[in-house]
Amino acid sequence: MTTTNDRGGSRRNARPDDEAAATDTPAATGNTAPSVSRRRLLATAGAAGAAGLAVGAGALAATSAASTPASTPGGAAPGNPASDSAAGGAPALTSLGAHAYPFHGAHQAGIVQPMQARMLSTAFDLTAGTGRPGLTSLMKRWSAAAAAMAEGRTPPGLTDDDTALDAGPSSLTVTFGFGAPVFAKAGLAARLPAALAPLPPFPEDALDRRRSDGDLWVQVCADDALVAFHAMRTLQRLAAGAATVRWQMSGFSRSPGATAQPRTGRNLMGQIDGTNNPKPTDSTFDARVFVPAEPDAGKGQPAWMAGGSYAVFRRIRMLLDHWDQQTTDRQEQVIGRHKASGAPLSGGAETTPVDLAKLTPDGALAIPGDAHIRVATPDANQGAAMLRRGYSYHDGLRADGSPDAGLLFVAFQSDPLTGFVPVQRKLARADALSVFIAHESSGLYAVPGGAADPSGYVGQALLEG
Ligand SMILES: C=CC1=C(C)c2cc3[nH]c(cc4nc(cc5[nH]c(cc1n2)c(C)c5CCC(=O)O)C(CCC(=O)O)=C4C)c(C)c3C=C
Ligand SMILES: [Fe+2]
Repeated sequence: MTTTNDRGGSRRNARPDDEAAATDTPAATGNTAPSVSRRRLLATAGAAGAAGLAVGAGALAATSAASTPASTPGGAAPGNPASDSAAGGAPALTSLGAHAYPFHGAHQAGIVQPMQARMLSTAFDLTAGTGRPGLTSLMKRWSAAAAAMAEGRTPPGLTDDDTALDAGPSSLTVTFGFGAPVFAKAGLAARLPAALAPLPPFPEDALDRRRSDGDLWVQVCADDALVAFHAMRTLQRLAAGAATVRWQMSGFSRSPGATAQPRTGRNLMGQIDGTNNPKPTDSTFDARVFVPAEPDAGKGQPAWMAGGSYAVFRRIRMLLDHWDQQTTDRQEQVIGRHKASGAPLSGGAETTPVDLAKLTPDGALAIPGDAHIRVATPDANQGAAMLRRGYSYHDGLRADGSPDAGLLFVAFQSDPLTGFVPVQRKLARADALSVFIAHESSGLYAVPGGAADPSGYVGQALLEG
C-alpha cells in the first residue's frame, strides 16, 4: 500500500482496518487523530495550540516537534512539518500540502488552528420541505466528506470533481454552524439557544440582508486555493435538494513561508492584526471561546452546545482611499499601535502588554482615548473577549472606482452577549476607526462541538438529543 495523497489513485484503495493503531492524541484542540490515516501520519503535533498532522508519502518519518504550528488565529503562520521523500513511491507532498488537521475532536476544527492562507465562507438556506430528517442526513453527509477531505481522501457520496487532484489536505478545516432560522424550520424551536438572539442594530451598520444571516454556515479554510474550492464545492454539491447557497464570500491571509520568520498577519490597512487575541495557553481561553463540556442551563446554554462556540461573521469594507490619505502617524493614533512593528504606542515591541495609562511627555494619553485597541480591550468592556479569526477580501472595484476590499471579520466566543455585542456597541460609538470602515453584512451562528469520531457527525446532539 502506498501512503501518499489518495487523490492520485493509490490511497483510494486504502482500507481503514489495515491501518496501524496510533495512540498520539493532539491535546490542545481536543481533536483526535483519524484512524484511517494513522499509518500515513508522519507526526502528531503535541504541544499547546492547534494540533496538526502531516500526511506524507512513502516512508514514515518523524518530524520535528519544533516545526509544528503553535500560534493562535491571526498570529504567526505555522511552520508546517515537511514530509519525507518516498523511496520508490510517489513523490512526497510538499510540507504545505502534507499538513493535516483532524476533523474529529471535542471542538470543531477551524477555530483554534492557526489561520490558513484561504477562507471560503458560505451560508445556506434549507430548501422548502427539508425538515429535521433532511437536515440530519445533510449533516451526516457533510461531516463524512469534511473528515475525508481533511485527511486528503476522496469525499464519499459523489463523483469527485478532481479539482484538488494531486494535492494534499493543505491544513484544510471545515467548520459548521447553525443560524437561528434553522431551528424553527427543522422543528427544533425548543432548542434554540438564548445566545442566538438576533444581534442588536449598531449605529452606522449598512447591512445587506441578502448577504447576511442564513440557516447554516460553513467555513472552509486551507493553505491552497484549489483545496479550499474543492472542499466548499463538494459540500455545496452534497447539499443538493436539501439546502441552497444564500451567500458566499472568499477571503485570504498571508501564505505560509511568505515571510522570513512566521509573523502575525497584516490586514489590508497594513496593520499587524491579531496580536492581542486570546491564546490557547491563557487560563481564561476556554471559558472565553468555548461553551463548557457541561453547559450551564441557567445561563441559557443548552446541553447540545457542549464544546461548541458562537461565530459572529461581519463583512467590513475598508474605505481604503480615505485611509491612504492619512499620515502614518495619524493611522497609528487611530489603532493605538505602530504600523510597522505592531508595538503599542505606550512602548515596547509587538507583544509588549498595552499600557493604557501611559502619558506622553506633554501629558497626553500615549494611546488616544478613541484608539481602536483602547475601546476594544477586554479591560474596558467588563472582560468581554473573543477569538478573532478574520480574513481579508478583495472583490475588485466598486462603481465609484474604489476598492471593494476589507475584512471578513470572524469571531468565536462562548457567548456573543459577553463577547462581540458589548465590544461592537462601544466601537460603533467611540472608535476612531469607524470612519474608515463600513459593516456590510452580518451573521451569528451556533457552532456545535466537534464529532468525537467517525461514527458521529456535527450537530448530532442537537438533531438526535
Ligand atoms: C467587535 C469587535 C471588533 C471589530 C468589529 C473589529 C474590527 C476591526 N479591527 C481592525 C484592526 C485591528 N484590531 C485590533 C485589535 C482588536 N480588535 C478587536 C475587536 C474588533 N475589531 C479587539 C478585541 C482587539 C484587541 C484589543 C486589545 O485587547 O488590545 C488591532 C491591533 C492588533 C491586535 O491586537 O489584533 C488591529 C490592527 C480592523 C481593521 C477592523 C475592521 C475592518
Ligand atoms: Fe479590531
